[in-house]
Amino acid sequence: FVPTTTNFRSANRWTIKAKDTSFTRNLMMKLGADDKVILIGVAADSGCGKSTFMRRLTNIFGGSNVGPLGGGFDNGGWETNTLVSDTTTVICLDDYHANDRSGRKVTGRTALEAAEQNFDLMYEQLKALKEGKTVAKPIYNHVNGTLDRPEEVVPTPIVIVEGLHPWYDARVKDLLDYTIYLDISDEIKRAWKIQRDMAERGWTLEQVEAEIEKRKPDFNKFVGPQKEVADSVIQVLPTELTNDPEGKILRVRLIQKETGDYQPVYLFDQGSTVSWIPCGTKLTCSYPGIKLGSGPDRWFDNAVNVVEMDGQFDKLEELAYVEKHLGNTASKYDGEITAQMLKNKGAPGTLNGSGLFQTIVSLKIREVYEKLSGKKVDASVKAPVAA
Ligand SMILES: Nc1ncnc2c1ncn2[C@@H]1O[C@H](COP(=O)(O)OP(=O)(O)O)[C@@H](O)[C@H]1O
Ligand SMILES: O=C(COP(=O)(O)O)[C@H](O)[C@H](O)COP(=O)(O)O
Repeated sequence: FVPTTTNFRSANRWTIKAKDTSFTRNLMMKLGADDKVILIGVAADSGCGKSTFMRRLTNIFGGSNVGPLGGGFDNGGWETNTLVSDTTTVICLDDYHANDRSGRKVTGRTALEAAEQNFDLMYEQLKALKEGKTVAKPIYNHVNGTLDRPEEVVPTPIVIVEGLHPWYDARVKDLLDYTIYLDISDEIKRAWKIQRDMAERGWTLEQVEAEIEKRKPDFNKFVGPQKEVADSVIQVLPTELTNDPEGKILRVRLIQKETGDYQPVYLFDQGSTVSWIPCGTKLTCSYPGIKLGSGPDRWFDNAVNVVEMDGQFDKLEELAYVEKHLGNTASKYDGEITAQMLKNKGAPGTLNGSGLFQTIVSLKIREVYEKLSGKKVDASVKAPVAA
């Protein structure tokens, strides 16, 4: 089941027919009795690229065996926010909204308020999944704003929960083995949300702009503070290489705490501060080019290591030249990052640091799973056979 545009109802949702369900479900690696399930949290505001990142990650883990879970309790067409590969399941936490859109009109609260989330059910079901149990998870329909009939979710070795509040509730936070926050600058986030909500959720420009304004206080109160305690942050900022009013060229920073299971990615040599413009005979660059950096930094009260990229590639295959100078990437062979990026070259952000660091973080999640479970996960794109 290779995702195609015809399977997309929106960036967040897949529409499939019942026949795909068994195919998708049969792909999933069956958990052994002693198998450990690790739980990863991905947090960000609405429109920040969580679903886009999760599709890239699911493709990286599952090779071509990727698809929507589907499998609801009826056998008609089925819509789901849940994405699976043979090793991973991605759950959208909007499915734990306490009310549907009409219910929020009654309460007068936005979807970003903590009081609008069913944290008791979220904790109960994520705890069950981590214990290897199957759950009947509700589905939030982003197109018509309703809470749809539940779908059966069977745990895979890696379960990723993405949404507005993955570690807002202390009980859920304690279940998470690793956390990633997507910190997108206001102007870029606004452009992405407008683009998506108009194209895929049927909103008008005026409606999306009004919703963005209405939600700001609740974002600052309930969602944004999670970034201070995340294990890593992918930060997307406007470029510093040139004046770019359209926000098409991105400066992307991977901000990483060092934890027992996570050794930060670096450029050239660990702990040094490096700034590198790789454009030249090995890397083709059109204006304004590419600038990479790496080194120790601070993130709120934490010592961190940052690796960053400003600008974009012209030729993705030349990424292998940059990849050679990255350390601690958790790749299983020289060139795996480039190979995974080429496999997902149609995804948004592929030519800039957002696709690069999402790919690296996906490989690091694989490494965290291997460290915690003692199991191995093969690279889904095999190393080229030496000539
Ligand atoms: N790295 C990126 N570069 C450019 N556009 C992106 C990137 N990531 C996401 N987008 C776009 O931003 C919009 C919102 O992305 P989405 O993944 O739906 O966000 P979320 O799931 O956080 O609400 C979509 O139109 C998507 O194509
Ligand atoms: O903002 C989000 C998160 O979705 P995402 O992160 O995918 O944008 C809410 O789930 C919906 O917007 C609900 O409100 P409504 O359906 O009324 O917009």
